[in-house]
Amino acid sequence: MHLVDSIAYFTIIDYVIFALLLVASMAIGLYYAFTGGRQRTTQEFMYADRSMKCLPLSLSLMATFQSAVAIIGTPAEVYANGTQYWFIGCSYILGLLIPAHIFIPLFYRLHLTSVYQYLELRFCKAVRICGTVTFIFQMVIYMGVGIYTPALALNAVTGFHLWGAVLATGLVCTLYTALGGLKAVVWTDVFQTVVMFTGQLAVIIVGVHQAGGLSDAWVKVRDGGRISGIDLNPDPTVRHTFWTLGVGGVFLMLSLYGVNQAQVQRYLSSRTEKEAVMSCYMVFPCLQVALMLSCLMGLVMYACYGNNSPLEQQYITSKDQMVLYFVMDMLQNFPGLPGLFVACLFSASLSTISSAFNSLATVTMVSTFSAGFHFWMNSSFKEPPFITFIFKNVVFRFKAALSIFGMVGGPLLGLFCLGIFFPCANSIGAVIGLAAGLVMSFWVGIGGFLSRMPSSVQVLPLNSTNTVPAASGNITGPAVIDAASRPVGLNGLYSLSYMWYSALNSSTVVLIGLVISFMTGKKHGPEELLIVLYTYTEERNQKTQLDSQKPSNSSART
Ligand SMILES: CC(C)(CO)[C@@H](O)C(=O)NCCC(=O)O
Ligand code: NA
Repeated sequence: MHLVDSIAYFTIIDYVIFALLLVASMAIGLYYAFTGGRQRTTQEFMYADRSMKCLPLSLSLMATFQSAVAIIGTPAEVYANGTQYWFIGCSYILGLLIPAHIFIPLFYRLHLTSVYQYLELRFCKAVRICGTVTFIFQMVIYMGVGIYTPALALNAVTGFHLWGAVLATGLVCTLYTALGGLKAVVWTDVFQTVVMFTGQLAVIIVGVHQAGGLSDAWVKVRDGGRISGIDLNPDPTVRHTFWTLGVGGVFLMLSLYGVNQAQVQRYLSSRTEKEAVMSCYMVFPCLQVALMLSCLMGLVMYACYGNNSPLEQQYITSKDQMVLYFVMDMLQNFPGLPGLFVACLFSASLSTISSAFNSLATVTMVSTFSAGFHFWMNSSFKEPPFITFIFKNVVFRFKAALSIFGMVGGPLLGLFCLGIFFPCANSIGAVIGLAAGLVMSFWVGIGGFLSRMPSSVQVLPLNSTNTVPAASGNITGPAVIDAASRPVGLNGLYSLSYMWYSALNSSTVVLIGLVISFMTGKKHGPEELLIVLYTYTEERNQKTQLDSQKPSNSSART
């Protein structure tokens, strides 16, 4: 799968820049392996000695769920359908305020080691195990998507062996994560975020220049109808509207920034609760910059190609290659810049995979080495054609990543909400609620996937007329659902926008959880339980604060 021959391949400078990224990431890992407490305690390895400051944490929080999938997927989406997707930025407000003022204070004061410990304190061990298993499931699938995307990119640009790139990423990532612990993960995230932003910015600047300058570029995207107005269509089956993005997106954000172990671990590693809240606030501008850069790249791509997409000209064979083709096309006279962009893609994914590794290591309390090793082994299996199909299509991957957050993260969010906001909920309700949420999620998610399958395969030739969603709610990305067939009944449920998955599935858990709790009756004063928990942990916090002033000799790293 190579780009056409007219496209310049990597030069030596490009390889050097790309290698520098991997070397620098390794170096940061090694630095934290040999400084500070040398990663000898779980406190340091998992929680960076609870000494992190807000700026690196916020960049790291942003980087965790920003992988190459978003960097390639968002521009492809904006190129095809305009800037409607940008409205997801609205969901960041509540999606970060709620974690900052509800989840962080609770988790921070409970002095948890893993966020799933809350489930044990609030319900029982069984609920914790169910929650943990669900989380592992979510992160492993997500990592698969995240690791595959930049490998595919490198393969397209350089012909570098696909699974070789997957293994190289896995290996580098595993090493620095295992050696340097959370400190290394956070500081590589910071470095990788800088590389990510620089790479995107470079492409945008060169692209605007090629399109004839800012004002020309603006006129082209405006006349091409790529600047979308706010779409207030209340129909929940329309993929991207203000409601699906701005409201459905809040639930997506809550599942990621409120209750996901990778993020909670970062909040918990802050020096103070205030600093944790601040870092959550700081994620807002960081996420907005990331969103802006990827949307701008889509617009610049449109300004350069208009409706003569390289796909239509058959220079490339899938939407997947759109951004890469654009990058190679624009940057071929700038040696080093293609390398910078590939480094940008790998940065985005390394920062995601390392966070996932570290959080998985924490919840399972097995070493990162073994988590990495298992993943590495799994990823070297030959994948079935079905999976290849999903992975090879970027629009699918983009949707897949966000769908996983909603399908598996959503029920988890529901489980936590059930515990936090409903004192009357009991353990049986929690377990059955979670199960119901997962069933609902896979029913709707897979049902939706299958019912859209035929139309998703076909590639829609871009026509020269305005295809902005506002004018045509039936445009669903690359696939067009027949305008006449407004889905009814089960099909209506199946065509629910994937942006609502998190909201639907978390509500299912809460509702079913409450019903079962009422049915199974007698609760042992759970209202008091939280108060007891608070007082208990207040005392323990004071004790640990005293303890931490003494030199620690807690258990060795697992
Ligand atoms: C999850 C959000 C929406 C958070 O802003 C964004 O980072 C995104 O679109 N992520 C896609 C998945 C990924 O890049 O791995
Ligand atoms: Na990332």
